[in-house]
Amino acid sequence: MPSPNWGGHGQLQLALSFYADSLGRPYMLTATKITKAFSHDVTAVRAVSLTLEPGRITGLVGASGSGKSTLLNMLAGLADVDTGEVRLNGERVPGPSDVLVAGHPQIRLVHQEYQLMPNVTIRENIMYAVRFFERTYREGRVDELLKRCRLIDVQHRLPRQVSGGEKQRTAIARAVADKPAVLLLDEPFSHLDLPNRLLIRDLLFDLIQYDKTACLFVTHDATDALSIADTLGILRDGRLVQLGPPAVVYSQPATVYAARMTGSVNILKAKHLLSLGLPAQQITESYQPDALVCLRPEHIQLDEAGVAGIVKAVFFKGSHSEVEVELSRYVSVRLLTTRHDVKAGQPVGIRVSAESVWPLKA
Ligand SMILES: Nc1ncnc2c1ncn2[C@@H]1O[C@H](COP(=O)(O)OP(=O)(O)OP(=O)(O)O)[C@@H](O)[C@H]1O
Repeated sequence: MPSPNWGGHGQLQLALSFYADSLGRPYMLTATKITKAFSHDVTAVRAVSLTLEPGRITGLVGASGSGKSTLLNMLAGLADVDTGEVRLNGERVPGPSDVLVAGHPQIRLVHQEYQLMPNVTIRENIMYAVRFFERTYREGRVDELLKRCRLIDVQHRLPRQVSGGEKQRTAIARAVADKPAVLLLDEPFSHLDLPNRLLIRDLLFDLIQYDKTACLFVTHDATDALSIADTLGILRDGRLVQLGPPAVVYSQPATVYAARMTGSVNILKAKHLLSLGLPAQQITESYQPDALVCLRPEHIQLDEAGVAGIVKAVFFKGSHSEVEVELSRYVSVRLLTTRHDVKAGQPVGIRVSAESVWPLKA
C-alpha cells in the first residue's frame, strides 16, 4: 500500500484516490460543448463534447491545425475554455485563470516534446513524479515502470543520451507513475520508427488496462488509433465530425474527410458505380447520381469474370499490394490483393458487392 509523506490523507482514502473519487466512483472525464477561439477568425475548438472512461482509450484523429493540441490543453486544465465545461467525476476542472498553478493533479498530459528534465537521469525523471511517496514504494514503482517500459538498460543515462523512443517511454512512465485518473497524449506515435510505435502502442494498452486510467490520445495518423482505441473521434476545423467504435468509423465514415483520415479509400460519384458493375436499378434507387459514396480497397476483388479494367499502378505494401485499376476514362479504383503477379498495363477483372458501398456527406 503506497503512502506518501504529505499529511491529511488516510490510507484508505489515498488508495481509492488512485482509481476513484472519495465516493468510490471510478474517474470519468467529460467535456461538454467546449469551445476555444484565439481571435475572431481563428476558432481552434468548436463545441466538442466527449467522455473518457476508466480503462478505455479514445483516439482523436485530425489533420494539422484541426485543434488537437488546443483540445488536449483544455481537457487538462492547461487552457481556459471560452464556453462549455470540463468535469472530472462531476467536478469542474478549473482553467489556468481560476487557479494559481495550472493543471489538475489527476490529469496528466504528455506533450509531443516529452519535456523531460535534461540534467537528471531517466530514472530520476520518473522518480520525480512519485517523490512524495515513501521510499520503498517509490523505488518499487520506478523499478516496475522501468521494466514495463523497457528502460532498465538506460535508466542511469541523461535524456540527451537516449533515443527518441526511449524518451517517449520515459515521458509516459513519468506521467503514469502516480497513477493519474486521466492520461492525455499529444501525438504519442509521431517521430518514431515502426518497432518503437508498436512498443509504445502495446505499452499504453497494457498500462491503461492495468491501472484503469482513462486515456485520450491525438494523432494525425489513424493507423495506431484504429488498432488501439476503443473509441475513435475525427476532428476537423475544431469540430468533432464523428465519434464511435473504430470499426464503425472506418466502415461507415460520416464524411469524405472522415473516410480519408481513416485510411485508403475510393470516393466516387454514385453514377460511376455503374462502371464497377453494380446493378443500375439498385444504384438509382439508393442514390442521387452526383451523391458521393465510398468503398474501401479491400472490398474490391480481382476476378477474371468481373468488370474489365487495366492496371495503372501497383504499390507493394509487404503483406499485400494496393493496385490502381482504370475502369473507364473517368473511373479508376484502388483495390488490395495478396497476389504478386499483378503488373502495370495488365488487363484484369474486378468485382464489388453493393453492401460495401457507403454514402458520404461532403
Ligand atoms: N496560441 C495561439 N494563438 C493563435 N492561434 C493559435 C494558437 N494556438 C493554436 N492556434 C491556432 O488554432 C488552430 C488549432 O491549433 P492546434 O495546435 O490546436 O492544432 P493541432 O491539430 O494540434 O495541429 P498540429 O497537428 O499541427 O499540432 C490552428 O489554426 C492554430 O494556428
